[in-house]
Amino acid sequence: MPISIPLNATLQYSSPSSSSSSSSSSLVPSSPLFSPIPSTTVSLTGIRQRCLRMVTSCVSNAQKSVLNGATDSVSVVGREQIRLGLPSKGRMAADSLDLLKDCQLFVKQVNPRQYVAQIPQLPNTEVWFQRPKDIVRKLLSGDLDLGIVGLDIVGEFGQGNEDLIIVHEALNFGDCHLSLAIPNYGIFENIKSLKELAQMPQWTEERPLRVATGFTYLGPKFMKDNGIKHVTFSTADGALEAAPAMGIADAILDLVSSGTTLKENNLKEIEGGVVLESQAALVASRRALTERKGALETVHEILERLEAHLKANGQFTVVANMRGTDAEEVAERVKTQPSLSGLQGPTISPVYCKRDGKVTIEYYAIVICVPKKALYESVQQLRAVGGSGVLVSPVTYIFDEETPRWSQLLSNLGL
Ligand SMILES: Nc1ncnc2c1ncn2[C@@H]1O[C@H](COP(=O)(O)OP(=O)(O)OP(=O)(O)O)[C@@H](O)[C@H]1O
Ligand SMILES: O=P(O)(O)OC[C@H]1O[C@H](OP(=O)(O)OP(=O)(O)O)[C@H](O)[C@@H]1O
Ligand SMILES: [Mg+2]
Repeated sequence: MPISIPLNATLQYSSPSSSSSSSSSSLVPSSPLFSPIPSTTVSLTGIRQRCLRMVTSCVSNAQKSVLNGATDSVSVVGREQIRLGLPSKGRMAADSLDLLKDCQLFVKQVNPRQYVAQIPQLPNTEVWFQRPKDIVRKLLSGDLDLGIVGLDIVGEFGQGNEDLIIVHEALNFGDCHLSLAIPNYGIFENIKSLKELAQMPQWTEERPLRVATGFTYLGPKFMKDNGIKHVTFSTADGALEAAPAMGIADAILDLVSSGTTLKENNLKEIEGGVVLESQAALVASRRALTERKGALETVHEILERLEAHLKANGQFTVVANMRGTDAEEVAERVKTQPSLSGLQGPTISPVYCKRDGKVTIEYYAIVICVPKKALYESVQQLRAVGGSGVLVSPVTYIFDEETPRWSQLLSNLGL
């Protein structure tokens, strides 16, 4: 599902520097480690323009920026190969390669410092290893056609640009959420929700709520969307959870997965404070899909392989024998149980046994796919209708006739 974040919002914030003139007890000057976003009036437009400048700076001379959906110019001709961007390092890197491997797409990277690689199964595609944020920037600039990155990075660096299309939004790794967190002590001890935080009398134009975040687009946008006026942002590259205890910020807006880092730094999440849920996604450039030869076919193949693997990943095949007079009678019995319908319905086939030298049918084999979560429940239901000798095995791939995400993609592209 495409993420849609409007680009035209504008928002004014009190400057970080104005806060240092206040006499509020929790005020501490900014530290060089947590640099305030450098402008006296932070506006979304300003942040966006800075991001646009960053994006355009990495666009090659032959190409121009196409941010804001302008279609005037990025050339998609000039190269034959489709380019897939994968995270070059960090926690998404190995998982991306593992996922492709599970889809029988083997990325041949001779050594980890080599930033380009091939996938023999996709001869028209080359892999480029990049930092996740650069994958998004390069999709926008036309230097990559496809990429695997977290939805958080798509939101932050894609900023709702319509040229970015989310082809698969749930690749089942890199789960985390972007969330606002506040100290669980002092003036915040009894604050449990964003509403309560916003209503605290401490925040004024002169002394705004100070939030440390690496998400300098999504952070201000979230605050604006929630009507929080007196807020200012500072940014840093990591270990943001230290900011409140150091007196540099009142709150942080950062990724959370296990919650351990928050807990270890005496911080807590609050109701209404989740900006977005994230996991790894397959993202594409709209222009590449519509204009680059072979790109749509390649994304179709990658999508099919991903869907077949991911769908199978959550399922077991269950085989059981059931005594019965005929297949329909067995089917009737099986259908009385809610968890035994399988993907399309149970497959029921005769089991041929030899009795007194004659081949007879007394048993029927039932084959169904069941969600892993519902395995035990399904086995109990099978037993309840006379199933015995239950065999359970993993499913490697489930290829549907056509994946719903493919139809969605075509309709999104207007095809
Ligand atoms: N606990 C988590 N913290 C941060 N990111 C996570 C977490 N769990 C999953 N992710 C996903 O992994 C992506 C990459 O995170 P990672 O920490 O590897 O890189 P980074 O923070 O951008 O860079 P670095 O930490 O090297 O400066 C995130 O954008 C997010 O989508
Ligand atoms: O909820 P948890 O499981 O504790 O994970 C959350 C932490 O992980 C990330 O930091 P990372 O490890 O990437 O370090 P960084 O701050 O240097 O990026 C994120 O920025 C949080 O600090
Ligand atoms: Mg990190």
